[in-house]
Amino acid sequence: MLLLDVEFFDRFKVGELTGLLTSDLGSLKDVVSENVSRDRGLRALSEVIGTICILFSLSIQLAPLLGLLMLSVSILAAIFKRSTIPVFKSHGMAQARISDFASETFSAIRTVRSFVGEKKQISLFEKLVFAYESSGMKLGTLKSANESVTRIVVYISLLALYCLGGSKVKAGELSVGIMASFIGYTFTLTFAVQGGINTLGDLRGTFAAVERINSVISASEIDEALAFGLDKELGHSDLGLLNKDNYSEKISVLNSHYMSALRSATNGCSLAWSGDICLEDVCFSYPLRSDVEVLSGLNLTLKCGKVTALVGPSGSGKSTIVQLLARFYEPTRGRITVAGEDLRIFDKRDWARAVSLVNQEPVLFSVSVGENIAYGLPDDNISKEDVIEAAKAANAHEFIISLPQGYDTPVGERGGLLSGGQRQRIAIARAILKNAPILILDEATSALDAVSERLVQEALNHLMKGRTTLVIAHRLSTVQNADQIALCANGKIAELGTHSELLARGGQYASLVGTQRLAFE
Ligand SMILES: Nc1ncnc2c1ncn2[C@@H]1O[C@H](COP(=O)(O)OP(=O)(O)OP(=O)(O)O)[C@@H](O)[C@H]1O
Repeated sequence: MLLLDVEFFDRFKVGELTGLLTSDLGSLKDVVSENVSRDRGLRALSEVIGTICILFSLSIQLAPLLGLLMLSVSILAAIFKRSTIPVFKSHGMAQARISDFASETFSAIRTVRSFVGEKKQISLFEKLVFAYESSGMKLGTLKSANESVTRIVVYISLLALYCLGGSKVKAGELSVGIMASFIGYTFTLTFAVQGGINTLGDLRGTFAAVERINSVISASEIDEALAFGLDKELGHSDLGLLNKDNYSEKISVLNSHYMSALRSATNGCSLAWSGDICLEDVCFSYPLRSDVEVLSGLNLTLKCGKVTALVGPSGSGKSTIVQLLARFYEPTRGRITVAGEDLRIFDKRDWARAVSLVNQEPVLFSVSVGENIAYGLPDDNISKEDVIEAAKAANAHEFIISLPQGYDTPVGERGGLLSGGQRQRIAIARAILKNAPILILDEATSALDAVSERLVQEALNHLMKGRTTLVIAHRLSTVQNADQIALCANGKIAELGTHSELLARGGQYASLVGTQRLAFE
């Protein structure tokens, strides 16, 4: 799933996905442990076959009735199969929605508290629980109705069997001993059939779970350029883990032109240390809104080792440019190049090593401070000294050693045990360790107070040295020293120049500066 397009993760709510996977994988595990480890299904099947053989060999005269019994049971099983799949599906979805809602509420607990939203969340949760209860009742009713009907059919067939058998004994066509054995084995057959039907019911639920997982995953494409990079690193033997069939099929048809030209690992990264990054006539629409063109023929050159600031009104496409540079998406037309080479000839994992992203809200993992910094190079064995050096360069060492367990202090879920400025400096230390030639700062200091902002800005200045940097900022005061400022509007770069050049031009940038009433010299 990690290899699917980024669009897939935009389309589904994360909680819904994890809820779905948890509940469906849970039901898969239950069925496997019940039916495979304890052989329940296999035992029932062998008992049914064995008993039928014995019954046939005991009395071929009673075989037609036995046939009727088997036929009616299999018809019922087929009806059960058809009727339960949608109910199993909706029951699983109802369960996934509950866990999605709970995780969303807990992660947004501060927002809930501040809006006094507890009552609303409780009542929404109740609704979901009731929906789960009612789908559970429906499923239970269907299961028990099926079981009752099956039993009725089985018992009526047995009654008919005994009447026929009794009349044959009376007529001297069948011995009492054989009839008694026949009755004993029909009971064994009844229980075995019941066990088989229960297993079938469980399997229906499992198929519904598998179908749900597949329907979610098949809604998106494998990101073949990412899969290619992972394939190279893991080797073919490990690709079974990555849905190789699907991957091979997709890899052969999609983007074959670029896939065939994929270059070796180091090229993209090393070119980025010495060459400019150019967006050439780039057009882009998000897959979920393919009719809306966010970028339409955008041209921009990020000069090697220099700072480019990207400004512009909200919704003008600044973050979209970042997503394209990081290759979370590819341009729908036009191209992005590094030192003249199209980015698509480098596989995505290699290109990811060339770009460091520092956002307004950096995401930390719920491990220790040191491990979060070492995540800058997740595939390498990082020494503690390297981590400390990066933390010092990011103005983070002092506060880290004052934490209760120093570098081993857990940061909590999403870094919740640290302040915004501390999280930001750990993210910068992580980027320093990564040592990528391209740095993208997306509103990196906008959420901080003056003291934290100064500490973070110092760390950023250190990080920016010698790297091709793109800074996105709403507060124009933070970008006035950039080597060039690009104003993005209507999916294009409308103005480009230094701060003083753009002010002198008296265009959109100058009026934005005026709106912000900044005291520039
Ligand atoms: N994942 C997405 N799917 C569909 N449309 C999107 C997606 N992300 C952004 N958009 C749309 O693309 C347009 C550009 O968004 P973008 O986030 O790039 O603007 P921005 O200039 O960074 O805005 P801001 O300054 O407010 O962050 C907007 O109209 C937005 O609604």
